[in-house]
Amino acid sequence: MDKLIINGGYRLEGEIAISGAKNAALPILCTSLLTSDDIELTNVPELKDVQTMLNLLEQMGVRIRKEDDKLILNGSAVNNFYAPYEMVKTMRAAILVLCPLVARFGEAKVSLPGGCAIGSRPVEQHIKGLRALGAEVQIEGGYILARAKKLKGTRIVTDMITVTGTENLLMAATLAEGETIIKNAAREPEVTDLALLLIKMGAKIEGIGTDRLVIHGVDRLHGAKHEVIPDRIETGTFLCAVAATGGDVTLTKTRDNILESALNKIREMGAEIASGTDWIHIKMNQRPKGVNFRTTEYPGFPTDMQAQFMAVNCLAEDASHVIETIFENRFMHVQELNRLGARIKTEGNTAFITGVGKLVGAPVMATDLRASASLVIAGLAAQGETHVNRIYHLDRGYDQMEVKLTAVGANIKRVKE
Ligand SMILES: CC(=O)N[C@H]1[C@@H](OP(=O)(O)OP(=O)(O)OC[C@H]2O[C@@H](n3ccc(=O)[nH]c3=O)[C@H](O)[C@@H]2O)O[C@H](CO)[C@@H](O)[C@@H]1O
Ligand SMILES: C=C(OP(=O)(O)O)C(=O)O
Repeated sequence: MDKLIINGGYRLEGEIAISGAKNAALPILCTSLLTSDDIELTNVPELKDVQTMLNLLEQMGVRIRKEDDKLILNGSAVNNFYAPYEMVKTMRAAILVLCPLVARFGEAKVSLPGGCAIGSRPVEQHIKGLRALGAEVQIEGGYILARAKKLKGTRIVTDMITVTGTENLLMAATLAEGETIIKNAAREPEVTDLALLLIKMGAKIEGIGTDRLVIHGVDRLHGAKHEVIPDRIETGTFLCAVAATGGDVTLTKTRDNILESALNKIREMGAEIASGTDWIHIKMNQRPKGVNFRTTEYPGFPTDMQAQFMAVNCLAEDASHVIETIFENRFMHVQELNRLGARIKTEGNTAFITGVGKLVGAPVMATDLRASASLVIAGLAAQGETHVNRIYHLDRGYDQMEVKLTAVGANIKRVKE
C-alpha cells in the first residue's frame, strides 16, 4: 500500500492546474446508460473512483474509448443491469447507475452501498423517489431490485437535501412519461453540471441551480459533448495548503463562483485572494487566523472541505470551532491531527480547536478521503517528517496530489510499502 512522506515547512509558490470534479464526473459518466449515442467528455479527472465507475459501466456493456483528451462512452450495447456488491462497496457513487438503468431498460439490480467511515449514508430517498416514479422496488439479499415498464412523472419531495439522490432522480425523470417536480433538490454545482449535460442530450429541465427542478420527460435522449466542471474541493484543498504553509500560488483551470463560502473563510484566515474567469490566486504571508464555520448544503460551507480547514485552524493564533451538520461521523481526522501536536476536542458534532504555534511530524493514517487531505495539509506545515499512511483514500479523489504539490515547492514523495 502506498504512503506519502512529507518534510514540512516549505512555502508553496507557483502554479497548479485543477482537475475536473470527481463528484460531477461520476454522475456524468452514468448518462451513458441513458442513450445509445456517444457521450463525449473532456476534463474527466484520472482518479480511482472514475476508474471504478468506468469498470462498472463497462461490465454493463458500455463501450469506452479514449481519443486524445476525450473520453467517449457509448451505451448502445448495454445488456447487463447488475451492479455487484464488490464494486459498490468501494465507491458509494455506484448507486448512480440505479435510476438511469430503470429509466431506459426497465430494470436494475444494484447492491445497497452500506455505511462508510463518515456515516451510515442510507439511500432510502433514492428508493422512495424511484417508487414514486412508478417503479416496483424490493430490497433482497443486500440488493435493490427495481422494475418499471415506463416511469411516470410525479412530485417528489425528499426528506433531506441529497446530492446523489437528486442526481439519480433527475436522470430517472428525464425519460419518464410526463412532468416530474423534485422539491428540496440539491443545488450543488455538480448537480447543475449534470443537468446541463442532460439538456444537451435533449432533456427538458427547468429550475436548474434551484431547489425545485421541473422535468418534462422525453421519449429518448441523444448523444452530446461536455466538459466537466473544475473540482471545487480540490481547489479548496490547495488553497488550504497555501493558507497553512504560507506562499503565493495561482490555481488554473478553476473558478471562484463554485466555492464562494470557502473562499470567504480563506480570506478571513488572512489570505489575499484574486481571481479571474479561470484562475484563482492566493497569497498568504502570515500565520492563519482561526475561523468558525458550520457545514451545510450548497451554497453553504461544504462538508467536503471541513477537515482541510480544520487542519489550517490548528495552526492559527486563536481558538475556533467547527460544526459538522451533514455527516454524523466526520471527525476521524481529529485524533490524527492531535498526533501532530494539534489541540482539538470534540463534543457531539462540534470540534473546538485551540491554535498551536507549530505542528510536529508523525506517522498518521486516515480512514476517508478528505481526512487524508487534511493530514497532508498539516504535514506540509509541520516541522519534520510526516508519514501519511493508507493513501488509497486520497487516490479516490485527488489526481496526482503529490506531483502537483511538488511542482509548487513541497517536499513530498510517494513510497510503496
Ligand atoms: C459522489 C458525491 O457526489 N458525493 C458527495 C455527495 O454524497 P451523497 O450524495 O452520498 O450525500 P447526500 O447529499 O446524499 O447526503 C447528505 C445527508 O443525507 C443523508 N441521506 C442521504 C440520502 C438518503 O437517501 N438518506 C439519507 O439519510 C446522508 O446520510 C447525509 O447525512 O454529497 C455529500 C454532501 O455534500 C458529499 O460529502 C459527497 O462528497
Ligand atoms: C465523501 C466524498 O465522496 P463519496 O461520496 O464518493 O464518498 C468526498 O468526495 O469527500
